Amino acid sequence: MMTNAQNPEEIVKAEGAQLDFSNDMTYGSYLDLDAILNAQHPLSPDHNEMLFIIQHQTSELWMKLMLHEMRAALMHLQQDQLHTVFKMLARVSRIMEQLVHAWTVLSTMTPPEYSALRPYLARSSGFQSYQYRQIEFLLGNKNAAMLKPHAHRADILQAVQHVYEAPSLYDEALRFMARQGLPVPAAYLDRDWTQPYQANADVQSAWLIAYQNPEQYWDVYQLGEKLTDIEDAFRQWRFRHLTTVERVIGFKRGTGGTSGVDYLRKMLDVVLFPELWRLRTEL
Ligand code: HEM
Ligand SMILES: N[C@@H](CC(=O)c1ccccc1NC=O)C(=O)O
Repeated sequence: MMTNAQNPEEIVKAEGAQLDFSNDMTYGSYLDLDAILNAQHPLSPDHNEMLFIIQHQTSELWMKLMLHEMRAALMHLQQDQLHTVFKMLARVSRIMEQLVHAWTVLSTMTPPEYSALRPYLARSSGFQSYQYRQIEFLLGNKNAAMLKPHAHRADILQAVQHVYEAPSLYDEALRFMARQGLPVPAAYLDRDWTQPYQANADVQSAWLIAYQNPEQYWDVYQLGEKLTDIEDAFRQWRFRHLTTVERVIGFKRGTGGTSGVDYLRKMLDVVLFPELWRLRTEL
């Protein structure tokens, strides 16, 4: 015979679960689910558009958290609080890994399925993701042309421009290394931060000292590895994007106006932290 404790209704009652929320904050109100769950507005009659929208919205939410962590990491790095920086950068890598795995959901969409909804996307494209662009700029991949798609939105332009003009995480890492006594060239400690990062042999030598003497330069060494984790995960994201795009649209031009797959393949060649990769040959 079934005892009361095994009856689902009785279990909930016996647990003392709160059931009347007429005067309390709820799960839904705290998380603002009304806003989030009513923000999907498919434009086509196509079944698969919901997948496309939610895939992008969830990516943008993870990017929001990534930016939150990266901005805080940058601030703590400026203040030499490396333990906090390490925790935050580890979280950034995990989020990127999450986004790498997320491609498997979207790749269930076949070319004819995507072709049915693609005309409804008009000229919109991930190229215009202002959170993605801020992540790229925070990682040091600066490019003035990427500001232009936001010219019609002063608030967004200002946010993207702010990150464009500020030192990147890597720039701050080099400044931290100099404060730790490593010989980083002066030109890398104060420069026009809007300029894309140029690899430098002396910067590589400074990293090499830390990697050859990890006990003495533990924080620099650890920081180098955390940054490498991020670039490693980011490369995988770019690669999965490229492969998904190729299997879904082949070599069609992008809705954003680029060549599509050829453009994304060029982006695979971007190296964010060049010295961290090159120094490995010396070890
Ligand atoms: C079927 C799915 C997808 C297709 C066919 C696709 C296609 C493309 C293409 C062709 C571009 C180049 C820009 C253009 O001319 O449009 C692009 C850029 C971009 N896409 Fe996607 N994409 C897809 C899914 C996604 C998803 C899920 C995300 C996640 C947020 C995303 C984020 C981006 C970003 C951030 C860029 C700019 C990359 C850069 O400038 O380096 N895409 N995409
Ligand atoms: N660039 C894509 C369109 C696209 O993917 C897209 C369009 C609107 C909102 C998000 C998108 N995703 C990423 O680029 C294409 O050429 O099909």
